[in-house]
Amino acid sequence: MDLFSAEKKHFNLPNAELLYIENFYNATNAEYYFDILKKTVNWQQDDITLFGKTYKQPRLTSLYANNSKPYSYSNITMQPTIFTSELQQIKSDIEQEVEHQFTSVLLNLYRNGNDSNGWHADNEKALGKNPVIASLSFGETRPFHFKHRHIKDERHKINLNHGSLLLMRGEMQHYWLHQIAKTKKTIGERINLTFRTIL
Ligand SMILES: O=C(O)CCC(=O)C(=O)O
Ligand SMILES: [Fe+2]
Repeated sequence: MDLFSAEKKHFNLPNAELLYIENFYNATNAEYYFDILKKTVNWQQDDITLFGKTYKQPRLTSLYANNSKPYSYSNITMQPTIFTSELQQIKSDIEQEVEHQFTSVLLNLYRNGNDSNGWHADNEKALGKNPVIASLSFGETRPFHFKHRHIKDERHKINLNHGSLLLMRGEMQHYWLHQIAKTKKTIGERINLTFRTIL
């Protein structure tokens, strides 16, 4: 490992390639990005329909891309905004690290412990067969839970710290589900960015 690169943790899991880089951005840069994204992103709260009932999504979201293709998941269709210069900078930092090009970023703002993201996989057709998904976190640390669809004992969590990068690759979206659970603890805001390639 070279002296200047952050520590990389590879997880040895069936049907998934998972890499966690705790200090992808140092505290100063992470602080800078948290503040600017909080202020400048076009945050919105969509409605989701589950079993015929409509709810407000339990977090704010936004989509940015280098194209104008809409992106749909969980009955929501989002229209992208063109990348801001900060998002473009973050995208190219990540692309250099993971050697993969992304077209889009879906951003999540979890306002407090009551905001969440239920069990799901990022397996929309538009993401292709084995999508590469790069997930960057700023602000409050929240645990990322993930479980195998068929192997009962394969259930884990990683605390996603301020400035960290989590990379999901391989067959992960076919075999695993992930979530950000609600918590009763009094906690602050967290911003998460998931970079994706939308075909
Ligand atoms: O907030 C996170 O860390 C996860 C976000 C996520 O799973 C998603 O947006 O698909
Ligand atoms: Fe996800």
